Order: sequence, then C-alpha cells, then structure tokens
Amino acid sequence: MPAITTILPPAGAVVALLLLSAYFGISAILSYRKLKQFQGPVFAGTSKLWLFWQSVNARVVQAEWDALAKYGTPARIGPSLLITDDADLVRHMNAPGSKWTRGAWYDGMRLDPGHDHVFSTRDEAIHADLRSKEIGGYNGRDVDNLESDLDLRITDLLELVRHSYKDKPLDIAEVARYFTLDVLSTIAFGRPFGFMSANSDLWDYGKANASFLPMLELIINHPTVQWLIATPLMQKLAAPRHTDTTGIGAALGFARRAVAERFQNVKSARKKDMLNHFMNKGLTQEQCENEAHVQIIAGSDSTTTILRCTLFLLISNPVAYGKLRAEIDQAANDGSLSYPIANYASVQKLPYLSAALWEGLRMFPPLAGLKAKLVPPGGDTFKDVFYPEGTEVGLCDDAMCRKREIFGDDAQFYRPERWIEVGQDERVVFQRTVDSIFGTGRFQCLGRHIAMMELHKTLVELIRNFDWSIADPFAGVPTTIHAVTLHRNMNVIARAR
Ligand code: HEM
Repeated sequence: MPAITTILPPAGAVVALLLLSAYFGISAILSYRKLKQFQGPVFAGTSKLWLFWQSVNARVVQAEWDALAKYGTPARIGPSLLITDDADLVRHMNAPGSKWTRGAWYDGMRLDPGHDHVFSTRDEAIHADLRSKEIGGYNGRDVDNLESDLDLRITDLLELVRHSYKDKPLDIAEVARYFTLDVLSTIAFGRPFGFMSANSDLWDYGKANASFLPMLELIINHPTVQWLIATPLMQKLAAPRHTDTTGIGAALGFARRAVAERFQNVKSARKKDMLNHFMNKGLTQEQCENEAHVQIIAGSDSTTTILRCTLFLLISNPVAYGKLRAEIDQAANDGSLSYPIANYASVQKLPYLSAALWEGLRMFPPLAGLKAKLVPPGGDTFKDVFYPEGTEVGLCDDAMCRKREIFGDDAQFYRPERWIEVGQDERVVFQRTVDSIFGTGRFQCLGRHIAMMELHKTLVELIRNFDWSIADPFAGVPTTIHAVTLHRNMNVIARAR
C-alpha cells in the first residue's frame, strides 16, 4: 500500500489551491455585491461564465428574455452588466448630449484589432467626426445612384428566380443573402461581388459566416476572449484575412482591391457614389477599406434576415399575403407604381406594405447582440432607477419588440393589421419601439435608409412578379442566434405571374 504522503499533493500545491479558491470566492462575492440591488440569475451576478455558457449553448437571447420575464427590467446578467427591454432607456442612453458612452462590447466589433471604424470606435469625437463625414453617403443626399444601383440588383434577383428556379424550390435564406451582398458591394464600392450571377455561395462565405458568428459572440461579450484573439498567434490562426481565398476574408479582400483601384484611379471614378463621397470627405484609403468592411458585416445578415422572414411570414399567412398582393396590384393598375422596378417614393405610400414590413422587423430583430452602453461617471437615474457608474446596459431587442403591454396579447404572432388598427398615438409608440432595433440617436444605424429602401422595393417586386408558396410546410426552419439571427432551409417555390 502506498504511503499516504505519496498520494496527497505537496503542501505547496494545497496552499496554492486554497488561495486560488479564496481568490475566486472573494471576487465572486465582491462582484455580486456591486449591483446587488438588481435581480437576475444567481450565477450571472458572480461571474461572466454564466453569459459564456449561454453563448456556448446558442441561447443568449433566450436567456436574456427569460431573465427579463422573471426578474423584470432591467435584469442583471453579468457582474456589471444589465439587460433592458425598455426602448425609452435606449433613447435616453443614445441621445445626443447624453453622457452614456459605448461599452466594451464595441471593442469586439473591430475586425482588425489595430483598426477602429465607425461601428467600433469608443472615442466619442472620432465617432462623431466619422458619422458626419459618412452620413451624406448613407442617406443618399450626396450620391447620385443609390436607388438606381439597387434597381440593377433587384433586376438580377428577379432574373435569378425566374430562370434558375422555375418550378423548383429555392432556399430564400440563401438567395436573399446573395442579393443583399451584391447590393452592398455595388453601393459600397461600385461592383457586385457576383453571388447572384454565379448563383452560388462564393468563397463558402455563408458557411464561413455561420461558423464565425459563435466566435464573434464570444469576442464581443468577453474582453478576455477579445484579448486572446488579438494575440498575433490567434490572429494568424483564426481571424479572417484579406488574403484568404475562402470565407469572410475573401470578401474583405475583394472590397480591399476595389477600394485600392479607386484610389489609384481617382479620375476614372464613375458617378458620385458612396466610396467617392467618403474620399471627397477626406477618408484615407485604409479608412475607406474599413468602412467598406463594416458595410458588408453590418448590412448583409441584418437586411437578409428581415427580407426572408417577412416574405416567409407573409407566405405562411394567406390573409396578409392576399391583402398585400391586392394592394400592390391595385397600385400597379392605377399607374402609381413605376415599371419595371417601382421607385421608393411610390412604394412608401402603400399602407399595408408598411404594416407588413414593420411587423417583420418586430418579429425578427436581426442584430441581437447586446450593443451595451456604459453608465457615465457619477452614475445616472432614469425612471427612478439609479444606474451606478461603470455599469453596462445591453438591449434585448426580441423582448422589447414582443412586449404584450405595448403590442397586445398576440404579440408573438405576425399580424400586420395591428399597425393599421391602432390610433395614431399608439402607432407612434409601436414605431418608436421597433425602430430602436436600428439603434437610436447618435448611434443610430447609418444604413437604415438603405435597408428600408431595399426592403420596401424588393418585397413589392417579389410579390408583383411571382406567386409564392412554402415548398415543404412540415420541414420547419432551423434557426440559430449568435448575436445575429441565421436561418437555414427556408425552401419556397416561386411561380411567375
Ligand atoms: C434591417 C437592417 C439593419 C438593421 C436592423 C441594423 C441595425 C443596426 C444596429 C442595431 C446598429 C448599432 C446601433 C448601436 O450601436 O446602438 C447598426 C449600426 C450600423 N449599421 Fe446597421 N442595420 C441594418 C442595415 C444596415 C445596412 C444595410 C448598412 C450598410 C449599408 C448598415 C450599416 C451600419 C453602420 C455603418 C453602423 C454603425 C453606425 C455608427 O456607429 O454610428 N446597417 N445597425
């Protein structure tokens, strides 16, 4: 039999273990005490491992939602992290002049650890400067061809559906992504990636994106993971690089080359477009590249999700679909929709279309990350709640958009009529709430105008040109959310009208 001293670890190791346990125990207690006035899952208050665990299980949004339902708003989901579903608080935090700033979440939005862009910088002055330079490009004020470029890509989409999917199912989750990526590349740097003409997932972009998002979620929510990923070794092993021949890196490389060509060839630049606008405003080549990358990352999955979900929800609801189809046909017959692609001014006047889209935005807010903001020095009080300095507050868009007290007992269902039945005041509250999924105030999505134009016009043309049905209604749609909502196998059939 071995002597007891040979099986026991050496005394030094025991002491180290005890000290380590004491350290973690005391840190957990101190962490918990920091915000003990806020309720939330017990382990969430003691360590960020709770949030990490939810990410690993792809249930961050559901866990936030459960916490809000159980503990009320705001709920505590980290040692110094709260979650809210209150659109008024979001407006308060983001308002011009508010002292709240971006939290550590935004550091994780840097694609390249050394380089910030408009969506990642936490420096208020740099952010305001970039926004003021870019806004005229995004809202179309200072570019000639935003809508006409979009029309080219809508035409490609209609052709693709008409010719490549005649009488056979198409996965609208996939095809909608081809479309939005080609739209973004056209408006961002003047030429489409070519997803629709190839009718394939170029560079395995979709596959790579789906595997990258779980990592992205860990990076944005955990500064330790951010630090690890920023190390040269991890950058070499895991980060997308513009020299890659597959995945997101390949798309970024495409953008980089397009920007470089424009800088080398300033004189031959075509009409006043977005890149041209950024260059005129003095953005450097590197800044233009970074901003092009943001457009691809921020603008593709977001718009794709709303487009495919709204169409799918409509197809699944024959009453709503019939009303929208009738509205579009009526406008086409009375000459108020231009042909072959309806202009934005005319489609904005269609009331049922507007209701159908706002309801789609409400059902599937696509960018489900925390977008956490930091409480200013000295703390802040809002609606009688005191938020201590240094606390971060994130937003759960899904809980906000399905609040029964705002949208009614049937808030979990897709019902565009709710937007038409309500009085003007209530509709304003509906819209203000759902619009918060674009961010608000000084952090509002720069691409909101482009996304809304793209969604309105594309939905009209898809319904004006085709009749849609679900290919296999029993199959279901696998959905995962890692800061961004992804769907697979949304198989539908389009029949030309
Ligand atoms: C339905 C579609 C979209 C949704 C729901 C959406 C949502 C958002 C959200 C939530 C933010 C962050 C707000 C915050 O920090 O509090 C954001 C920022 C941003 N989005 Fe979008 N977005 C959409 C489409 C687009 C498109 C199409 C583009 C590009 C053409 C785009 C470009 C940007 C940019 C550049 C920012 C950073 C703005 C800033 O930091 O000041 N987005 N978006």
